[in-house]
Amino acid sequence: MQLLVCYDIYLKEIMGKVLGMGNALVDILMQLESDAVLNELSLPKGSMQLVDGETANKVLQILGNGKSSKASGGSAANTIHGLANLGIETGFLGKIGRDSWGDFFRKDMEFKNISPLLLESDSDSGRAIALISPDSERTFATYLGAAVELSAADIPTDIFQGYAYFHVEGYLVQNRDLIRKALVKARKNGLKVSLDLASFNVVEDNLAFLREVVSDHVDILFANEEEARSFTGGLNNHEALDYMGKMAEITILKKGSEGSLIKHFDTVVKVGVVQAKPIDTTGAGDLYAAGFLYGLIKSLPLEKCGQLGALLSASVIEVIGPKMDEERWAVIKSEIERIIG
Ligand SMILES: OC[C@H]1O[C@H](O)[C@H](O)[C@@H]1O
Repeated sequence: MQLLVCYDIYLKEIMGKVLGMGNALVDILMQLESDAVLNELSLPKGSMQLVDGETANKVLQILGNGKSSKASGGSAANTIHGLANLGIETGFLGKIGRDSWGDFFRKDMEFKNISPLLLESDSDSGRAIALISPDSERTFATYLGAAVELSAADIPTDIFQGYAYFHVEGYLVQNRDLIRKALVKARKNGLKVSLDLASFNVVEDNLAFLREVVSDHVDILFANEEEARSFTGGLNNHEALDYMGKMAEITILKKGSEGSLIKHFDTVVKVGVVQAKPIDTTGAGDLYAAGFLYGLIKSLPLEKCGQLGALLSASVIEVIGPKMDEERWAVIKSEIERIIG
């Protein structure tokens, strides 16, 4: 009973607007006919590899004029975009170049009424080349460009005012000072901090730092199975959840086709999946986070939060890229009403 009362207070406390911070990227999405090219390019399937501008161009050259499309991307930006589509007031902090890629990213954020705090640089805007395997798994070759220049000094002092949540992507680890300072400031301003671990290889390469950040500054932690395994030193399922649950108030372990596990203090909730016909997993985790945070903002029980995460995630993997059209969002919204009841 006491736990329920505490949880109720907790939920009321965290209602409101969401600010995101992440790499401002434009995705170039290419559908592969086979995985062979991933070996040729030395890109481990499912990972995110950072590349320089020259290599990014080489990758595009090697892929030739295959079927490609463009969408604004960036993990945290995708989550914020999802929340904005559901009517949540949002903001986003990132850095773009003064070029057509940057314009494309800015317009997409502004179109959704996201208050883009987009700083500009003379460098090229960042791009993520998403290579989509025939089984729908995506692999990234990411050129960060201007995005990598976002620094701790760029965080405006009053940026957190009026926001209740701060959502950050693990891909930002290239700038540890930025992450630490932003999370400390966000919490000082009373925001709840959520972090998505981003990619298993990012976790492996930055393990000590990410463990420190999660245990010191994160309230809500999102991880898929591979990321959780890297983060916990090889643990799976409930063991991994317990390990991560000691560090954050709410921990979400996404288990792909097996659904997700959510831990809040001593309570563990299991959530199933929503059936989908996947063609591209780009943005699946980002949209799960959007659905889950939406549920928290609406004071829904954790099970429903997870169901909303699963709903958005299932829908985005049926399209190429991390963005969905109005028609799809209309279906999602009516399904949300049904789930909320
Ligand atoms: O999580 C998916 C996103 O991460 C990468 O950063 C891409 O931009 C993509 O949109």
